[in-house]
Amino acid sequence: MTGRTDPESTAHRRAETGSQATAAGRSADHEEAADDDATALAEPADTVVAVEGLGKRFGSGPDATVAVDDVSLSIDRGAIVGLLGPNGAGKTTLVKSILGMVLPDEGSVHIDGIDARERPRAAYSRVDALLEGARNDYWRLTVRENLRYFATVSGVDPDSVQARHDRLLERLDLAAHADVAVRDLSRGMKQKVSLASVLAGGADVVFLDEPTLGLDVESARTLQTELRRLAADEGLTVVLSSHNMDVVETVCDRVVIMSEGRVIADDTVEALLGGSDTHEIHVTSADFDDGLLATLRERFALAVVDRRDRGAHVAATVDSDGLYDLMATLRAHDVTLDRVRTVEPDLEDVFVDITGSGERR
Ligand SMILES: Nc1ncnc2c1ncn2[C@@H]1O[C@H](COP(=O)(O)OP(=O)(O)OP(=O)(O)O)[C@@H](O)[C@H]1O
Repeated sequence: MTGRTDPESTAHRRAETGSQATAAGRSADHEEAADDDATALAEPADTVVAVEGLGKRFGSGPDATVAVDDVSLSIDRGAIVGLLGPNGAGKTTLVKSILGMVLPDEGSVHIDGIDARERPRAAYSRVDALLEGARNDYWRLTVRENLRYFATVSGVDPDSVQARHDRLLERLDLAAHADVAVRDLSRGMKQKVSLASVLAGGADVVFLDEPTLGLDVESARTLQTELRRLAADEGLTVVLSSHNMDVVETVCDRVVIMSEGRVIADDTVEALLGGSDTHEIHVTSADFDDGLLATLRERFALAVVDRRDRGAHVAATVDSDGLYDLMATLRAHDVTLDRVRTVEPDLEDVFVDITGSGERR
């Protein structure tokens, strides 16, 4: 693993601007020596991020806020993990605690088997992050100069990663703008430059908060494809949080859902979707009349009631028992079904189900 040239100043500079954060720690000389040993001894492991019993409280006494409560996670190399939770669930605090930007009250973080508290320089040498959807690329520098700069501050000779930069510029549709100053680019382009900068130094693990914010549909898709490619081909490990459930559902292998500081679900996207007991059912019938619609409204959560010349179109969100009840009710009223359609639950339905939240994140 390659050490960063000046991790402390980089971490502070980025953290101060609330933008990209390069996680790094203290830079005592003795630690450097210890790090070299640790780096030499570190075995490539399948688990790249291991979090054990992490806890973080803000304030004290009865007014204290428990932001992260006994969280344990283990993330494999090459995985793309989505981190979801309602506002205030503790996602940012968890990520910042993992990155060493917030000091947890309890628990441990190991990156590549290296204790991040004991040997931050070694642990974070190949970790990078884009936090709070913000950016702090150097607007006077060109796109390519930014990539070279961020490669350098992450301890990588920019000439040695020239091919990676070319590929990133190509894949993120930035090649035509490689020699343009960042300040002259559109907002979406700047976001892509920020992401490219995070990936420019050859990080093995990246934490991305709202990476597709401000991107048009095509750019967001390009980014998702590139993240999947980097994970599959280069073993990049990604922890991604986003309000955009489609992005998470499309790009992530696994989703961790937090609520009130705790992990309340941690599973593959397929398992979460398969485990959902939410069904959205659409029924159209000429037999729906005011009396029957009133009965249905009383008994079921009707999302849509669309009266037609004859009858109505009705949509309800129900669990399995509710689905059975609904069909039994329609049968009891001799309703002839002109059209029935069920819509498979998506990640957003699962999220609302699990968190009991109307909020989308
Ligand atoms: N520096 C701080 N001082 C005091 N309380 C804090 C601080 N940072 C976070 N909190 C509190 O900790 C809890 C978790 O906040 P956190 O920002 O980690 O949640 P989040 O899931 O990232 O939320 P969001 O989706 O809104 O960004 C919240 O109740 C928040 O108010």
